[in-house]
Amino acid sequence: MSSFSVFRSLAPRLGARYSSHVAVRQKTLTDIKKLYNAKEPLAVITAHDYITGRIADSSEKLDIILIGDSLAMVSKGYASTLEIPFDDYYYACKSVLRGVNQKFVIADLPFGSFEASVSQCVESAVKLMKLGKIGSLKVEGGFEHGEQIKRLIEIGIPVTGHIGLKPQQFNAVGGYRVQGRKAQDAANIIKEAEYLRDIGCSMLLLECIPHKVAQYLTEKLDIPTIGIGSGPGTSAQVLVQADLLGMLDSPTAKFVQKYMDFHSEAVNAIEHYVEDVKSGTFPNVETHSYPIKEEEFEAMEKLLQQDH
Ligand SMILES: Nc1nc(=O)c2c([nH]1)NC[C@@H]1CN(c3ccc(C(=O)N[C@@H](CCC(=O)O)C(=O)O)cc3)CN21
Ligand SMILES: CC(C)C(=O)C(=O)O
Ligand SMILES: [Mg+2]
Repeated sequence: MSSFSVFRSLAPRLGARYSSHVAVRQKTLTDIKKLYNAKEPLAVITAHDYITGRIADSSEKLDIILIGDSLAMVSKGYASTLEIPFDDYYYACKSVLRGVNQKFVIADLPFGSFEASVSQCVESAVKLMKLGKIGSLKVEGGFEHGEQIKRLIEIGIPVTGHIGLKPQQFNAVGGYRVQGRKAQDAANIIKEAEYLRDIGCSMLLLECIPHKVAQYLTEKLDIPTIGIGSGPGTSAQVLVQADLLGMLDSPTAKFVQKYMDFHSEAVNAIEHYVEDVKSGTFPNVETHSYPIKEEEFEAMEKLLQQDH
């Protein structure tokens, strides 16, 4: 088969939501609730572009993909999640979703797209939901965004709450600090969690709160909790894909477990490639090049001679 026909035969399958061989159905909130009710620990990772979307969607065991606004820092290089324009985040979501066929997807509402009013929030939420494939929107906040969250739920958008450390509000709390270490702060987090559950949030993300507070909350609530930096007592765990794969050469937070050093491996592989180019061992005539028949080459030379 020529390489062109290989591409032609793969293209329809790569783009298809339903493979011709196995019927692939994207996971729904009902599927997630079933796993939660069966007390199955759930695993979540972020995806920030088409490549990381394909990687996450290809893991058989992964339960949920989060399109996190952390993509502002990880994939676009901004110093905080506050800086990314809505449209840039929106295009990144489109890229991720082109690569996702199977997993349940939660997407963040980015900073500046929902705080001003309920109507601003609905407008941003509707834009994202119109992309298809998103099963829940995550709103970073609790009491302060209650009206917005209630309206999204009323119009049929499942909302994931996000309390504890709220990176979109890092300026107000003096940086990326663990939240709820003092009795009053911990009690406020519990009250905020109960409020979000009461107004109808489907799930609740707990970021950087003490392990015992997260476990207490998870046992008290009847909705799944997704923890990051909040210990083993939550219903689900989430990590930023770039953190767990070691894709960046910057230090990570204490809660990160690195499962590979992608950055170093990638740089090593590139050094290897450059060495091969410089030593002339890549490309190889037999395996990496395309031949022309000797008679065609000779005919070409004759044609060129006639032109003179
Ligand atoms: N790559 C990446 N991973 C993330 O998990 C992440 C982002 N980016 N960007 C958005 C937010 C910011 N996050 C962060 C960033 C740093 C810490 C951190 O360094 N925490 C301190 C805790 C200090 C304390 O004791 O209060 C640490 O030492 O781990 C925590 C969460 C989580 N999110
Ligand atoms: C860190 C997780 C919880 C998140 O919200 C993100 O990736 O944006
Ligand atoms: Mg986020």
